Amino acid sequence: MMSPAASAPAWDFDDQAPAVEVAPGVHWIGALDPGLRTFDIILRTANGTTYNSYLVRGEDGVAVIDTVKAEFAEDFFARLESAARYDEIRVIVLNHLEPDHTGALPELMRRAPQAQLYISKRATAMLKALLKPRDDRPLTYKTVGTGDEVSLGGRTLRFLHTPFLHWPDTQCTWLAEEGVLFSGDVFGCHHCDARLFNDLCGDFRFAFDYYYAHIMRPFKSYVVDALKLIEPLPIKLIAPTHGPVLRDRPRRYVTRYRELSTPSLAERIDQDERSLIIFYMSAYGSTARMAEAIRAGVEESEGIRVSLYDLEGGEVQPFVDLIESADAMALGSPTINGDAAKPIWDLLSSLAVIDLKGKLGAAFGSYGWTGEAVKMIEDRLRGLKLRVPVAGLRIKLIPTDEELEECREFGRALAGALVRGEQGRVIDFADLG
Ligand SMILES: Cc1cc2nc3c(=O)[nH]c(=O)nc-3n(C[C@H](O)[C@H](O)[C@H](O)COP(=O)(O)O)c2cc1C
Repeated sequence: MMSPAASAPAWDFDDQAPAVEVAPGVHWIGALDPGLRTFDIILRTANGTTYNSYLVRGEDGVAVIDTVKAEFAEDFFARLESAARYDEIRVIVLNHLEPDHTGALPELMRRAPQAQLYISKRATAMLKALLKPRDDRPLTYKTVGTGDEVSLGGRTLRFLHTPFLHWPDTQCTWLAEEGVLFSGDVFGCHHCDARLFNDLCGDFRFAFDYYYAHIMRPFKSYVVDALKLIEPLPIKLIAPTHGPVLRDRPRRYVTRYRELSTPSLAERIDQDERSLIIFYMSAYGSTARMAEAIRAGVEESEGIRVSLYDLEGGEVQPFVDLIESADAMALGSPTINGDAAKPIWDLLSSLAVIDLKGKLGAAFGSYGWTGEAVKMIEDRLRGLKLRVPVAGLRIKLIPTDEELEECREFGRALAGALVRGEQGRVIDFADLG
């Protein structure tokens, strides 16, 4: 078996090189994609990425855990063939069904028709959508959850139900005899280095944290649930689907996930206090006056910390962390050419990386004649699954004293909803299948 040389440059790798043994009887049979510069449209991949697939050999047969992106199927099959025959494959485990790990699946199923697929229960509908079974081409698979296992003879694969990391159907697979956790995208990162192992790959901490921030962060509460299953395991090696294989001190990556998904001390101290953020744009000062009056209304309630930010001319990115730790946000915009102001949309389109579950939202703004902005913002807030407990407030041109009192009342109503602990609609991911 090839053992990657510590001195080899990251890109100097024979695409047809054989499988790499990562633990006794466990081989990496994945593919390298060093030239990739953008992943899933949203992520920068300055170091490219890898699609890691693994082969586990037992006395009674072989398991393949995840496959690779379709374009890399040739490399994958070449490596697989260097470590096993197709007729030895009894088990194919899919830790989640994202195309970068299932691209080579249909061809693998064709070459190893006797192999049984193991997927999580939530993956059922997706598998059918992916493979489009027909009456003359039925699909057989086994759904598994935490505690279920499959033996390969002297080797046991145990499944851990870890949904939403980062797809609804995600599971992890534990090879007890070798202490290997096949973690799917959990603990993965986009970092391509042919030396494969974390102790040989140089510093990829940025890639690791960046991956977490964009892929796992929206699902922090699910990360915490998964860690409850993962932390007690006597892990010797973590085998993720992207980036380095984590054989050197694997537990520190588990600890890093714990750190990244745990509220800071400051956030915990503030837990008994609710916080509301008001963001606004204003060309002529009317929406700004509304924002200030709303703040005054909120401040009449005790136990709410309220802050006000003018979005003009600034970057919105720094506000994302702030919103993550807030309980509510109110967005104010004048109507400009039938729309809300661009920074409001920039802010709203930056929030996909955080969990907005349970937060309240509200919209307000001044307008001249049609005043579409407020309704558009409200719709977007609802689309992001925030609850909008108080109807949006529009004021025509410059607010009068009576109208400013309406704004204060709007602030009081919002504060009331917060104090009463009215939670936003909880996202029901169950209906995703
Ligand atoms: C360039 C421009 C386009 C506008 N387009 C609209 C519009 O499409 N519909 C509307 O109701 N008001 C429109 N207005 C009017 C503003 O919404 C109105 O002046 C509002 O009071 C401005 O609030 P502000 O003082 O917070 O900037 C427009 C104003 C400007 C300057």
